[in-house]
Amino acid sequence: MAEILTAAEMRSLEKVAMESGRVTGLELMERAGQGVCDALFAQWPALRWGPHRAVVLCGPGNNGGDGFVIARVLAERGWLVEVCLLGDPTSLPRDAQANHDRWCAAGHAVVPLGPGCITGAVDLLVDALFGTGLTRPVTLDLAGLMTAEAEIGHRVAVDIPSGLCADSGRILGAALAADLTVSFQTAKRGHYLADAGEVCGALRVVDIGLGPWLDDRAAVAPAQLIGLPLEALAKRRGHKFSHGHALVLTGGAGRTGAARLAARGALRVGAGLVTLGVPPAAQMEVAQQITALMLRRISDASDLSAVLRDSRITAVCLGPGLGLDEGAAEKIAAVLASGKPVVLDADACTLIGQDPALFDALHGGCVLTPHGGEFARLFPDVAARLEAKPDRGPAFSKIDAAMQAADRAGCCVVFKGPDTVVAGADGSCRVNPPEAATAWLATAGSGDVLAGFVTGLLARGLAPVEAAAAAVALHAGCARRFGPGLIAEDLPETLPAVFRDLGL
Ligand SMILES: NC(=O)C1=CN([C@@H]2O[C@H](COP(=O)(O)OP(=O)(O)OC[C@H]3O[C@@H](n4cnc5c(N)ncnc54)[C@H](OP(=O)(O)O)[C@@H]3O)[C@@H](O)[C@H]2O)[C@@H](O)CC1
Ligand SMILES: [K+]
Repeated sequence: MAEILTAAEMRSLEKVAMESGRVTGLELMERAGQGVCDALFAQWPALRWGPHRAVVLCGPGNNGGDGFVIARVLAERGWLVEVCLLGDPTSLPRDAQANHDRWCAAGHAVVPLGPGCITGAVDLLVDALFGTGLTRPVTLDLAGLMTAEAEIGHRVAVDIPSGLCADSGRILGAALAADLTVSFQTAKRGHYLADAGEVCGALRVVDIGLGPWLDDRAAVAPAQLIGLPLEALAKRRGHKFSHGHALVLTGGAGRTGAARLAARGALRVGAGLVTLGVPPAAQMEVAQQITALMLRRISDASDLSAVLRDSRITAVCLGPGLGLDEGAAEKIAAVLASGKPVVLDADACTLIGQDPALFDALHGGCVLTPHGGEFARLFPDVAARLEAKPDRGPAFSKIDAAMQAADRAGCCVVFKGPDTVVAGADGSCRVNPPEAATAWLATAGSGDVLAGFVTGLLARGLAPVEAAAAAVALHAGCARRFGPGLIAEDLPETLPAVFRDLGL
């Protein structure tokens, strides 16, 4: 798994490295600037050959300093490079100042950044205005920097597109969109959240030699990109009961499809047995639809409590199509009282949001899987903070929101969306990077299958955060594997191919 850092974590990493005396800020800046050039030549090999024209926009901090290094490297290759600087050159921080002075000492000019400073045919626009030091919304007229005649070939953002908050991925005021973003040492949280997909373009991360300090556990960030626990996913020998038994509760007649999807997902992800718990009125409907799944009549909460006394049932799923009546709330209370690992999805999230007693009954074996609307019902104040327009950076992020939610609920929270975040009550956090290929997951029933995947993995004995993170990754993997036209039913059916691709 790869760490994704906040701006503050990156700063402290840099500080520890510099304090070791083994590297200077100027050396890091040189590696950063050189790394951007290497990355852009790898991305656009045509730029490697022959002189081209570049405009480098430098800001008032060290991001601007990287810009001066890039300008120098390109000029040394014979490029025609124009540098536009925002602010007063004498106020630049020390290392940026040094690179500014070096640029000027080589006889190059620096023009003030302002309206119309980018004009004509520009092969490469380098955005080195703001990086991890963005402290407030951008009020600069970014679009106005270009004249109507300006034609930009390629746009590269240094570290992060200017105006995008490195912690939250939210645009503060305005942002300069890039075709390629080159970041340093590790990606930042903001590259994967909220508005990032609209402005980052392709993302490359270059090594600037901070690895030894990143490995120092004290410097490691709690947020990581989701990876797959292949060892845990492989099925070991044993009979069906050694792979767990999941119980998925359906809603009433006419509302059983969602739970059936979840149950199919739980079975495909490897639970040994999956039983659908069905109210009597829906029994016929469900019986006509299932084969490998088992069916158990469960009329009410006391029936459910009796079923849950069976120690072979190792995980429960409730929520998909469950309904919002009193009986549904009683079933949630019964499952929570059993202490069994449980996925609480859809209607269960809504009911728990309405009832403080249910919320208080959540425990470490629970996984809440809210989408944005359900999250707002469960954690209204946290959601309101996330919704509010940010007036300073770093802004409150979806990761912050999910971590606060998990801490308050005392259980794992899967905050769904294109940038799904899985947070644990232990303060750990994992993010699933949004991808164009997974946009097809925005389809009815897709969340039910995800709930089923989590349930199946819980039933198999994975810990809640592991189960949730693996399920999210497999869900995305199915969408990627199936491609356009995906509907929810395809997800469980594509899982075997995804497993095969993983070498299971
Ligand atoms: N960490 C590392 O390991 C390495 C870091 N490196 C590089 O350093 C970058 C971070 O540098 P940084 O900290 O100097 O911040 P940066 O983004 O240049 O901006 C700060 C300046 O912008 C200003 N400002 C802020 N918002 C504004 C707004 N809306 N509108 C106008 N002004 C605004 C802000 O003003 P202030 O808030 O101080 O008033 C301050 O003057 C990082 O992204 C990477 O590229 C690499 O060189 C090597 C290794
Ligand atoms: K930038």
